[in-house]
Amino acid sequence: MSILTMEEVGKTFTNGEIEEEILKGINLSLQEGEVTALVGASGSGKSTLLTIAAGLQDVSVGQIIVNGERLTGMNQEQIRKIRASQFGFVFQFAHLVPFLTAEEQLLLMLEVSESKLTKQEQKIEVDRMLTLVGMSHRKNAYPASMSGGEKQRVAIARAMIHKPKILFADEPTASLDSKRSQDIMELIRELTKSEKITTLMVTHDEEMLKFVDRVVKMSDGVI
Ligand SMILES: Nc1ncnc2c1ncn2[C@@H]1O[C@H](COP(=O)(O)OP(=O)(O)OP(=O)(O)O)[C@@H](O)[C@H]1O
Repeated sequence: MSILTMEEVGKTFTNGEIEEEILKGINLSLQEGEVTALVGASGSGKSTLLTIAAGLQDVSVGQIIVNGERLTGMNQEQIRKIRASQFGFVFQFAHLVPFLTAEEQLLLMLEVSESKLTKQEQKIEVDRMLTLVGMSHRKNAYPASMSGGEKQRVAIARAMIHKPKILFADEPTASLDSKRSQDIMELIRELTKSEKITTLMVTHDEEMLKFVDRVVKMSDGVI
């Protein structure tokens, strides 16, 4: 089943007098429970495609359909709600809040996504998620005392705590060494399957492609 569909999507940026077509005629359908990797040369449009699919930027032309709803055409508030309830985000760096423990990072995310769970249920869900990413023993730790890999595990748990339909990951392993990168990719793959989500990730690292179901290659703004 397709969770996200891009139909004839194009994106044009205007730099002074010059119009540049960064994405052209993009047709892409993401299937439930699959990890899709976007690869391609620097400047080929990978991050632009990811941010447009996630409703962080508008399309210039074309349509995006998320879970049967047309994202293109919604107002900013409607898009914000979809992002908060249905999307999770992981970036190259974990971007944890420095003064919150691992547990508090996840509780804050539940608050932001307007979770309907009681406080007690929230704590149980946070424990479950921290256990899944192998960080339950570090739930009271602050980011300053975590390794890069540990921070990224917490960032992944935070991106998934509200049970998003889609995880968007922009170079999630780029700040990590080879062993930690493999661990993080295994984790993303396992969670995609066990939590029944759909993952779209950008990567430059060919080593990571063995963990994905599908590779989509971009070149000069086309797939
Ligand atoms: N807001 C913007 N305004 C103007 N040009 C932009 C903007 N965002 C991206 N671009 C241009 O679009 C092109 C594609 O950028 P994008 O970041 O999507 O590529 P990428 O494939 O993710 O590259 P990298 O692998 O280096 O991160 C680049 O030429 C970039 O300069």
